[in-house]
Amino acid sequence: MTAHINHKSHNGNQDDHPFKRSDSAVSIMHLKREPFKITVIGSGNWGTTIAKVIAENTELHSHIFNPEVRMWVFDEKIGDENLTDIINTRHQNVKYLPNIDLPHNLVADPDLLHSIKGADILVFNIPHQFLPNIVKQLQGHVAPHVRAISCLKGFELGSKGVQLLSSYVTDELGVQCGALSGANLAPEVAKEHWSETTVAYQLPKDYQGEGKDVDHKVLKLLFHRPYFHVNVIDDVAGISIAGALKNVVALACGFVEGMGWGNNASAAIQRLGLGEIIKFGRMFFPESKVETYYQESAGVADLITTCSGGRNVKVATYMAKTGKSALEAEKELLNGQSAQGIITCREVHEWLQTCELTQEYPLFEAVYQIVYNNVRMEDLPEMIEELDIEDK
Ligand SMILES: NC(=O)c1ccc[n+]([C@@H]2O[C@H](COP(=O)([O-])OP(=O)(O)OC[C@H]3O[C@@H](n4cnc5c(N)ncnc54)[C@H](O)[C@@H]3O)[C@@H](O)[C@H]2O)c1
Ligand SMILES: O=P(O)(O)OC[C@H](O)CO
Repeated sequence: MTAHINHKSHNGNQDDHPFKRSDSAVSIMHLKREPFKITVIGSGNWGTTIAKVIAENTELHSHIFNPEVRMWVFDEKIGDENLTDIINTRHQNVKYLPNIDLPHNLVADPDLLHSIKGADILVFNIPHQFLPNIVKQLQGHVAPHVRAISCLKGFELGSKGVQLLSSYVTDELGVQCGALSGANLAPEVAKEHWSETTVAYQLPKDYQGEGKDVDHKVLKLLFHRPYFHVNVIDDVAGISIAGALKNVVALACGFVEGMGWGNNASAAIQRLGLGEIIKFGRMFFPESKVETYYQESAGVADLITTCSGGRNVKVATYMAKTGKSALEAEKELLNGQSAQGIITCREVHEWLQTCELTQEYPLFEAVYQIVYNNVRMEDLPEMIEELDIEDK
């Protein structure tokens, strides 16, 4: 018998593709309330990219979402113009996401409180060091029915110890907050090159029911695009820990790259890094699931992509090649963007020091010592050497 090839699948029309999977399961959703209104808080490289993704979906699913998406902009002058005005007239974020056309239903707003008026879903997407100040301004202005998703990668270190950013948002604003994290270099997603991500969300105690409240189906519809495949799970802690800590590992990979040590060394760093990420999760956030680190885009896939081409690796490579500090490198290379590993490695060090556990995380500690205490990068292999031979 001769194998039959369905030539329809090669004509470029995806609808005819015999293996095309349908999204109809999620699109059949009957809303029993007003369409959800969305605000994205942040307009940097990833903030603008995610706002683009969302605005495409709100227009497509206008029976579920209010098509207009507000994006709060920490406004600044570009020449004589406000960045907000440029985004609203030219529909491009010329500073943080240049040369990418943004949907016209995405409206930039420089007034934080105005931008969240009437919003049902807040999507946080700013460098994590700015979150406390934003949250402080929002306190008392967010209705209890509002739900949130944090796209930030980092931790909050405060009186409660090391905290997930989603938990911090919940504690400070009284709203349920999930997370989005994945192998997602913003410039690639913005160009609509295919990638995957993970969204994690747990239904709150006051969940209003299907069609009335945010749940996994709503979140899939909000974030999933043909070029941006979304898996929705419950493990908020797992994806948040992986997203925060891979930035520290990426700094180490950047040192390796800058020193010219090659691919084997980079792979060794990533192996050790994954081990420390999982250990950190199990030790401090036992609710996180080990399989998340292996199976989800937010786990090992994000580690790989960040260590290959992310901003943290670029900053650390530049440090190795020029001898400049992390902050100098960030300033010179990133045009106002943030390499989150610089702050995260300090937060992790301070937390581990409080717990007297720095020795249990030699890679995280080595990165901290190189970034903040001028320890030599050449000493990295010695600092992370696994000495498991018994001294007899
Ligand atoms: N860029 C990516 O590829 C990417 C991908 C996935 C996740 N993330 C994560 O998303 C988060 C946001 O990253 P990003 O790339 O959108 O930001 P970014 O690194 O582009 O940072 C620039 C943004 O910070 C804003 N900013 C500067 N000073 C501020 C202040 N005082 N208060 C508030 N905002 C201020 C700027 O206006 C600008 O919008 C980070 O935690 C990052 O790790 C980034
Ligand atoms: O460019 P980085 O290093 O901030 O990494 C960006 C994303 O987190 C990759 O998923």
